[in-house]
Amino acid sequence: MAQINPSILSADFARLAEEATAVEGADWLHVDVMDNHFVPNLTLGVPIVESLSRATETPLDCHLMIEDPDRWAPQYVEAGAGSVTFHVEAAAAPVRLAREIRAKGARASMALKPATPIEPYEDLLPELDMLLIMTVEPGFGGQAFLDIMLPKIRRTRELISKHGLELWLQVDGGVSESTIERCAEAGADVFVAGSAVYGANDPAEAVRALRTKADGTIASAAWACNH
Ligand SMILES: O=C(CO)[C@H](O)[C@H](O)COP(=O)(O)O
Ligand SMILES: [Fe+2]
Repeated sequence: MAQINPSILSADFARLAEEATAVEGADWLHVDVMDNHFVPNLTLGVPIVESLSRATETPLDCHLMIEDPDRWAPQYVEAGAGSVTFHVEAAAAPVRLAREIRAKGARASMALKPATPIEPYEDLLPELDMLLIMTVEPGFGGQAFLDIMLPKIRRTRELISKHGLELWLQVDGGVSESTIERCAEAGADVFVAGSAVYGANDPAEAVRALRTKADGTIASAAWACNH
């Protein structure tokens, strides 16, 4: 079954609590944390995550696009995030960090930028609850989906199956009604969508439409049938 995670990067930051409840049917609320160092953009930090976790029943999926996640990621768990994603390109000790996130009670997730291959990290997969494959260069919402990431999604799904893992495979960037089926067919089961949800007239309806397309594709996808 697909999970649809709207990204509040495309929401109105002055009305975050309202925007969070506008997508009540969503599985998780995706929160993009950017520090203007790891990526050339600046968004929000621990205090806003703390407030948001009190303002919505939907669990928070925090995507940290920051330097030194080894220092900061545990604070996002304490702030109420149910899932914390760090970038492997920024982490000094990804295994220790994943274990610390899990020990503090959240799901541990690791992200790969488009130019980062999955193969060197095969042995780390059992340490993770989710792997995030970026389908745009991180930093901004509203960018075009990178089709060249589809083979990496496919190879990652093969590794997950090979090791018999329950790991979720998330895609983030340019996911819309016109690209979600390609991602699902390749092996993704968790879908982040910013502009496709918050840019729609009815965000909750946009979530339902994305879910219908992803579920339909997963139901007949070879990777899910063999699962
Ligand atoms: O991590 C991100 C950007 O770095 C965002 O989650 C992502 O871009 C969502 O926005 P959109 O669906 O509009 O591409
Ligand atoms: Fe994100």
